Amino acid sequence: MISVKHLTKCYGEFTAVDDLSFEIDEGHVYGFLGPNGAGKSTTMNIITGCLSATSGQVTIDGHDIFEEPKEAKRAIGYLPEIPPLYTNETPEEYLKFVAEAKGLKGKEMDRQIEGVISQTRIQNVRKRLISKLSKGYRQRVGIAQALLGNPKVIILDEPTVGLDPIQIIEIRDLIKQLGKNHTVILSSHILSEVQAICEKVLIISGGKLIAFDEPEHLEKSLAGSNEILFTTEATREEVEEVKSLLGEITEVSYRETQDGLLSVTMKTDSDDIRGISRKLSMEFAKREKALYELTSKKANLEDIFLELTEAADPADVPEKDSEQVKADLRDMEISGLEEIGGLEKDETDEEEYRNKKKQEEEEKTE
Ligand SMILES: Nc1ncnc2c1ncn2[C@@H]1O[C@H](COP(=O)(O)OP(=O)(O)OP(=O)(O)O)[C@@H](O)[C@H]1O
Repeated sequence: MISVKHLTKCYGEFTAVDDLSFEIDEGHVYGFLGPNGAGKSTTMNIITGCLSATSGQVTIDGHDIFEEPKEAKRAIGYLPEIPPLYTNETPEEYLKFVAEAKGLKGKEMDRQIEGVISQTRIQNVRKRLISKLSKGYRQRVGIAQALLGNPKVIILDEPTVGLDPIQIIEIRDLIKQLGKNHTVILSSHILSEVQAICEKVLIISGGKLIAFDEPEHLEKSLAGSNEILFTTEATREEVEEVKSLLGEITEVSYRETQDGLLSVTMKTDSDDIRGISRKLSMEFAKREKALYELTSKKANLEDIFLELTEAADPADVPEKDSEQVKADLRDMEISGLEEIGGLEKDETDEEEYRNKKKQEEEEKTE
């Protein structure tokens, strides 16, 4: 459904997306996970045709996004991180505007608008000004506009950011529902969110793809990082002796506690944490050495995420200054408008482009 090959995006000297390649099949919910600045939004903006690439290829449903943008974009519904909503309109008016921009007409347009209103459950606010809606309802309106035209792929950039816990649950449920009829790609830096909703996870860091698998498979691949932790009055030599009797321990680390005890972390490939813990406590009992605070920790997606992404040195990633953030916001709004309004965008020089847009905006307000 989506094929990304050797995609690279440079902002001046800085490479935000670095030779990224992956394939997205039809009919799953994919999580696009990465720490701040990993390149998620940049990748999504390129896939959705809102941003040019420095090199590489992206095809959507068989259409090259750079060569056949209209056909490729028809297959995608996009909710950017900042939804391009017109806050002085009602959801109904706004959806009609988007539907027309997407080329829908007459009865088919009315049918689709009613369909997305009911699917995103915004019936009760359809005639209220968007400026008066809660963030959760605005997000629903944003999803509703993405669904118009019945695209095969729905791309959602950080759809739950800024929502309260109840709104988060509601939006996650809605995304799961969408996954039944669409291929959904959801970008997030929240691990639990991806775990809760997605069937497959792409992890990106420093613009590179570092893992792509089902959450359970990723967890299994880190089985060697299951940990047994305890504090003991035994000496290191005694712990080493017990360790050699246990087998299946791949790594041991020690730390002296303030009260003269030894805090020990043992890593194991085995899933039988209980069996190992039992044997361990028996061996220390035989030696009349007390154990305190015996616990275990199974590797989870969070560990994988940390392990895989910690290699990327945050110092390599330039901080966005406030001007940059404002410029990004402007870009996102403009990209959203382009999606529905068809503005021309010369992206060969981002800085030049931004200055041009800023000047245009200033001229408009004068
Ligand atoms: N227009 C731009 N000009 C220069 N650098 C940019 C621009 N847009 C993004 N970047 C940089 O590219 C990198 C990737 O940014 P991007 O917004 O794609 O990351 P992200 O994974 O979506 O992060 P977040 O979760 O914080 O939104 C960051 O280091 C960012 O500062």
